[in-house]
Amino acid sequence: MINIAKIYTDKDASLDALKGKKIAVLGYGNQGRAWALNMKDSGLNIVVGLERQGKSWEKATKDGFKPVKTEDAVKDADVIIFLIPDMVQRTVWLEKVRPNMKKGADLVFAHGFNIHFKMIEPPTDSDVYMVAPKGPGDTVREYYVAGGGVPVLVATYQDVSGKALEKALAIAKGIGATRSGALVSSFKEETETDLVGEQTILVGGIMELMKSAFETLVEMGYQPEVAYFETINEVKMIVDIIHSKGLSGMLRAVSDTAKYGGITVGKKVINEDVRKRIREAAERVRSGEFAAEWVEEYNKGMPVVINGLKENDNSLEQKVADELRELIERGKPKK
Ligand SMILES: NC(=O)C1=CN([C@@H]2O[C@H](COP(=O)(O)OP(=O)(O)OC[C@H]3O[C@@H](n4cnc5c(N)ncnc54)[C@H](O)[C@@H]3O)[C@@H](O)[C@H]2O)C=CC1
Ligand SMILES: CC(=O)[C@](C)(O)C(=O)O
Ligand SMILES: [Mg+2]
Ligand SMILES: [Mg+2]
Repeated sequence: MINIAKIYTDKDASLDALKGKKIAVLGYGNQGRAWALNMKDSGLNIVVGLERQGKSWEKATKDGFKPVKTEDAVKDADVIIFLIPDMVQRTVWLEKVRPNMKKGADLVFAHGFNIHFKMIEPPTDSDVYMVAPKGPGDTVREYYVAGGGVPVLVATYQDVSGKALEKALAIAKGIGATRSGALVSSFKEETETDLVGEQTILVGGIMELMKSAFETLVEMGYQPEVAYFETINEVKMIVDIIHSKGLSGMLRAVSDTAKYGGITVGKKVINEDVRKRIREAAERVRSGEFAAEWVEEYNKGMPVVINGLKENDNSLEQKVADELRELIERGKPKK
């Protein structure tokens, strides 16, 4: 038997702990926009804080907010939520938040990176907690609007008031997550598993596996469009079945031929070597080696990230994706 984790849903969570409090959402990007809109629609009191006027400022204004500068947003905020990129959080904390925040205001994160790797050292009189969506920001908004929610991990790092978990759950409810479920984790567990997940499967693994299969088929002379349908486009449909029915459900939904081929060949492609390398990646995350390397890359102006984006922009996969987009969109179920 596995241990069943404690999961909080709507009936266990209340907005009361945050009702009427001033909540500063710093950042209006992937997660910031979704959280600010969802929490506002849930009846919470939100102010959006941004570095300066620009794209995010315009977007927030268009969505009905009156954004203010970070230092003004945090001034009388009871709760300060960091939804700006992980690599800018330390500087914004040191220069804008710490000097201007109300004594004892709550510090909230959507990912534990800066706390876990000690890039932000919070004052001892603040509650520090986390609500980490296990999904992209656009999905957090999309599911909420449609009456659902993306699950989250909640965790407390400092619980001065004794109410940190209650407040984390209030935010989880505010963004719609407890319609699904909030699972109690820790800053360490969330940070490490999130990094390992995005490196080895969600972002890195799936991308490289798709590229390997696509490019191999093209090299062997098959049409790029046919290779794209098979190795990239259909992944969504298979993953959708896994998402609702699990791996067994997926196996039952494909042909016996696919079951046999998948069960036998899958293990040869994704073999013990791959497991060993996933373990290595996880150890590098755990030891802090990855975090140090990423800080260095960020400080150099992200040359590797920029180059990786450029390579993908110019790839055959992307050209075919652009070519087939209209066809693919045309076929999607109409809402
Ligand atoms: N992208 C996602 O869907 C997920 C993100 N997270 C976490 O959420 C947090 C935010 O990530 P994203 O939403 O991807 O961020 P993002 O990259 O979309 O954030 C952009 C926003 O930050 C603002 N910003 C950038 N530099 C700034 C600065 N120096 N001062 C003030 N504002 C600045 C931009 O104006 C923009 O509004 C991170 O901790 C991330 O790990 C957690 C789960 C999923
Ligand atoms: C979307 C998400 O959860 C990620 C992949 O962990 C992230 O964007 O950092
Ligand atoms: Mg994640
Ligand atoms: Mg992440």
